[in-house]
Amino acid sequence: MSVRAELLERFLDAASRGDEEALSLMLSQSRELLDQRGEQGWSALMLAARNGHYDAARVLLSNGCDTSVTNRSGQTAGDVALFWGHRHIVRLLPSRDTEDPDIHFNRDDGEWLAARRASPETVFLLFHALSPLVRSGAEHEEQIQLCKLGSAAVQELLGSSRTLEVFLGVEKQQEDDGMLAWFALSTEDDPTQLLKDKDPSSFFLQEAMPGLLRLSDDDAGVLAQARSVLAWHSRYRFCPTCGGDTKVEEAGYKRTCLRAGCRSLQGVHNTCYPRVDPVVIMLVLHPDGKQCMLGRKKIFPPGMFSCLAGFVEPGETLEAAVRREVQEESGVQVGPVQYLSSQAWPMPSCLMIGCHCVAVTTDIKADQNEIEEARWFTRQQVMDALVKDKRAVFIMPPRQAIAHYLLKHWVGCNANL
Ligand SMILES: NC(=O)c1ccc[n+]([C@@H]2O[C@H](COP(=O)([O-])OP(=O)(O)OC[C@H]3O[C@@H](n4cnc5c(N)ncnc54)[C@H](O)[C@@H]3O)[C@@H](O)[C@H]2O)c1
Ligand SMILES: [Mg+2]
Ligand SMILES: [Mg+2]
Ligand SMILES: [Mg+2]
Ligand SMILES: [Zn+2]
Repeated sequence: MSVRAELLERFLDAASRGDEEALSLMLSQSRELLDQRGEQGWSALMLAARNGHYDAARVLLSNGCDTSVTNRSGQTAGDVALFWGHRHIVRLLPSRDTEDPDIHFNRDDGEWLAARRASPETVFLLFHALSPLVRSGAEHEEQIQLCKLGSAAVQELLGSSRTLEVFLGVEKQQEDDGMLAWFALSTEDDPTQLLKDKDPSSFFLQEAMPGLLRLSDDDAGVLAQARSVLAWHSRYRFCPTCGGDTKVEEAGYKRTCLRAGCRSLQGVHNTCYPRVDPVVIMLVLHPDGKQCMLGRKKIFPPGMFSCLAGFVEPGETLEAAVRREVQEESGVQVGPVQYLSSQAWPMPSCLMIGCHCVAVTTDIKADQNEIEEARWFTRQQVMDALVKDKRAVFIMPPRQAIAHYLLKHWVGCNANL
């Protein structure tokens, strides 16, 4: 190994261990080490972020280290810290997921919305019966992408009484100070004619799952928002309080009852707004700390096991919901519960609240209605499934599901991978 390569390895090792004194000393001798990446494609800042070393990350940052450098998976140090749950480090670093969008808009401002609607830059996503218009991805056949249409392409749909419009937000443009607005349009018109006119290679993605897993993460995020709001509109056409007709307001985020005197018009009522259903999803850890419990629903693809999950019920805390659902579905009693992360799941509009929890009993008695089978799995078995090793005894939930993250986080916490 060359002297330079050896020096870099020592530098990266100091970052992994959180040895800020060694880092400072080495940087004072050769500053060019700062943003260099090792054989695995990781920089010192990423390694400090991965292992939660706050002081080491600060030393690197105070030396002016570049926070935008990415590893081979396209992750910055901020993304790495966020993934591994090191929030104190996330706060030190700019990360795509934690940046507050500094754009403010008003859904009540009709003039502003009309101007965005008319702008040639604005992006329109088209839906029919909750299915988004997509086309095959440019890179892989497996991949699909949302069709992003311009205002000219959707002109005749815009004013139609058969179209429902939901404003999705604005995206700040890098080059100028401009803002790119996004809308979802849901049409009742016959899609065959529409498709022929717009883009013959496009199609409406019929089944939500597993079709949605073929989208990029960015497309999936936009779709989660659009699909949840449209699903609410399709189910709540009439006022849930009195059954009267409603009108759509606030750029698609409110349905107001048209019947004078309706109780839903007094005070704030959740019947007027899109609903979000909180669902707890938990990885149950064995009291020995070396195993975790996973279950199988009948509808899962063969071989797949996942975390237990369940809707939060009225009057419950998240901890109580975790304990009740685990008890109902597996007969296991749970003690401590720790929240980790959340995810919007647009089937149709769940907010998945991801937790780790520790069991205080270990005998499993699966509730046969909901869960076909529940079992304890060792960390090695989870690792085998994660890397799709031939020894794997089960199949992981897909990468996009929070259950996958909860499992990956557990493996990482213990093994320091
Ligand atoms: N992203 C992920 O990793 C992931 C993993 C598992 C489940 N999920 C989602 O979480 C949801 C809930 O999980 P579950 O099915 O195990 O819940 P669950 O264990 O509470 O059982 C579902 C049943 O509860 C009843 N129920 C009670 N409150 C409800 C409500 N507000 N809405 C609908 N049904 C209600 C229904 O009869 C339903 O069939 C699933 O529908 C699924 O979409 C996501
Ligand atoms: Mg359940
Ligand atoms: Mg339930
Ligand atoms: Mg349940
Ligand atoms: Zn009403």
